[in-house]
Amino acid sequence: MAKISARPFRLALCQLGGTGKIKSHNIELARKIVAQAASSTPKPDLIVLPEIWNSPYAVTSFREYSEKIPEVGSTGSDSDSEGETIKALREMARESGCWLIGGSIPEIEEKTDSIFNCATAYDPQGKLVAKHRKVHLFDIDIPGRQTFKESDSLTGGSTLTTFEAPFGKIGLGICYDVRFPEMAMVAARQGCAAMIYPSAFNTTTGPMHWTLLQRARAVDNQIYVSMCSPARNPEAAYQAYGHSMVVNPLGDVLVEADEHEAILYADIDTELLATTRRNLPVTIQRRFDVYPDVSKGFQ
Ligand SMILES: O=C(O)CCC(=O)C(=O)O
Repeated sequence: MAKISARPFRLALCQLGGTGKIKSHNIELARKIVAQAASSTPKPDLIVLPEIWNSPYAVTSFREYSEKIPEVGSTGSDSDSEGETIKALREMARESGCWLIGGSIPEIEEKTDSIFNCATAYDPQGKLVAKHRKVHLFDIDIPGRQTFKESDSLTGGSTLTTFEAPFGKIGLGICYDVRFPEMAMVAARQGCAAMIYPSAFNTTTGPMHWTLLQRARAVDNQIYVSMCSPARNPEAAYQAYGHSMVVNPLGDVLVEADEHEAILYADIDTELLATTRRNLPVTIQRRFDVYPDVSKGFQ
């Protein structure tokens, strides 16, 4: 189990509203909310945008709105290797002077002609520091309530993602990824202080599980967990749940939005990571010598 080395930091979640079919308009809205988040006092260290905000959240839109995203480490000098949203996100990070998790956008990988739901993160100089392709695609069918099949147009990613910032190591997932506890467990054991998921739950599964899943991932792993949603748009075909949230390692909800546009701030007390682990030492009491390899022999 890697030791967590982190210092206190301030997180800002942008529950972006008002987006629609015009990509350039969506980008301008994101620019405004990120600038607003950055202008608060105290200034946040890390700003977060939600899942698929530059495009409607619809399997029929992902290809049309998709963009190329370069490899991690890119500073944007090869401008042909990236689309307008990525360029804008770099500028938002630079102008804000903050670290930025730029939510997710549809990514096209030209050599395989595949589309991914991809989250990116930037340092305050606009360098791409992480790229997470949603691993678990959101394919569900709750008759009469919620049907969605991301795999109709998306390909799942095949790697886990973390990045190092001066305030600590951060794990990155996207929305449905939160339902798979292994991902957060691996991030925690690699020393992440927080697991952050740009997300867009809906009005059926949101009330069922949104809060429970974040509290569960936080308590299981004794880390901070946060999901950042878009605001609900009554005119959209997909009704996002909203309720962006930050949960601490004890499982307490620190902040929660309603369904409207909002910026939420949370002060991440990294001392609480150590105190929680000292008082409830489950991280060092695990019995890996007893558990079977759950990937084998079970349905
Ligand atoms: O897991 C859920 O209930 C919702 C997931 C979702 O909306 C997504 O992955 O985009």
